[in-house]
Amino acid sequence: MSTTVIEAKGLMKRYGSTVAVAGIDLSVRAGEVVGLLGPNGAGKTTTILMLLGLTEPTEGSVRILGKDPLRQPLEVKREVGYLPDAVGFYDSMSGRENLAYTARLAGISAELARESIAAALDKARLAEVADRHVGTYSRGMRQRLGVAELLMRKCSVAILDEPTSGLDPQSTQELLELIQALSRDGMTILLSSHMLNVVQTVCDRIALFSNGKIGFLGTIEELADKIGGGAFIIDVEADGIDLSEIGTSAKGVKSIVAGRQGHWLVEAERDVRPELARLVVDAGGSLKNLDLRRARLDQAYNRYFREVVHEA
Ligand SMILES: Nc1ncnc2c1ncn2[C@@H]1O[C@H](COP(=O)(O)OP(=O)(O)OP(=O)(O)O)[C@@H](O)[C@H]1O
Repeated sequence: MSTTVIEAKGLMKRYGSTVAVAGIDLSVRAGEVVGLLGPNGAGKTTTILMLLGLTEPTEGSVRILGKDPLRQPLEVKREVGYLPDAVGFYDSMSGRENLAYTARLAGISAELARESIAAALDKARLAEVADRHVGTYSRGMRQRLGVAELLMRKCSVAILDEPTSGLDPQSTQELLELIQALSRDGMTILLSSHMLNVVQTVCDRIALFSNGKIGFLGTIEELADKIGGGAFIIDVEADGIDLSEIGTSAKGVKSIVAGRQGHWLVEAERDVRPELARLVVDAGGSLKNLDLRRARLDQAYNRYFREVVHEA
């Protein structure tokens, strides 16, 4: 049975007359990577701050690793790592010295810290620059140092708030690979981001925030299905037939869009490749390619906010 690591019930936050978070239920299992998405001001950061115990909820409750972050802040802080969009480090100290300083504050013995710091810097691919002042680091290196800190502290949960914002494509990719490595090691991760391709690559489930609520929580396939699109996208290349005419008879096909000559994009609620292949061959065509792709988060996200939220 999987363990619930993060559990929020009826979370609400008001700032005067502004309702930042309007009643959120969220449950995250051990080892899951969950993406928090939604437009600016939808309530993602406020939710994160409440999960961490950095802001007190107006209503509702939070349990993280079974603990209440407001009542047991030190225990929660020890096991839960937080990476904001810009991590604060001492510029005049090296990466290694910054981690040693944090380790000392966390009560980790110098000897133990030395080894874990070296391993964490290595994993974050910062070993070569570890003894340079952080003031000389690029934004991407700083963010990776932030992740190295979570590794050094052996956090079992990481909450990352827009960790790739302001990073160039290469630094984004490097940070992404690091986050995937954390997940492979079993870390439970909450990741807020506006970069849909980043979320698509690393997240098992997504929570779509709008107006302080979670309007959707599930997999990208479930989102595609909910908004009436297909969870399965199939690229078809064939000669001698018109798939737009013959393909719709396959059960489960939602739409067929013709592309370049001899190319079609089929949206379906299940993997209909065998049926499509049979239809093409039976109609006397020759099949050149059948490629299954995952539903695209950017398309599903845009459709969700345009059609579902807009019409609500
Ligand atoms: N300290 C505060 N005082 C007053 N209002 C606040 C405060 N913090 C957040 N808000 C308001 O609460 C709402 C939710 O903000 P929040 O930062 O949680 O959104 P977000 O989804 O994280 O947005 P972004 O994608 O821009 O980071 C916004 O309307 C914001 O202006």
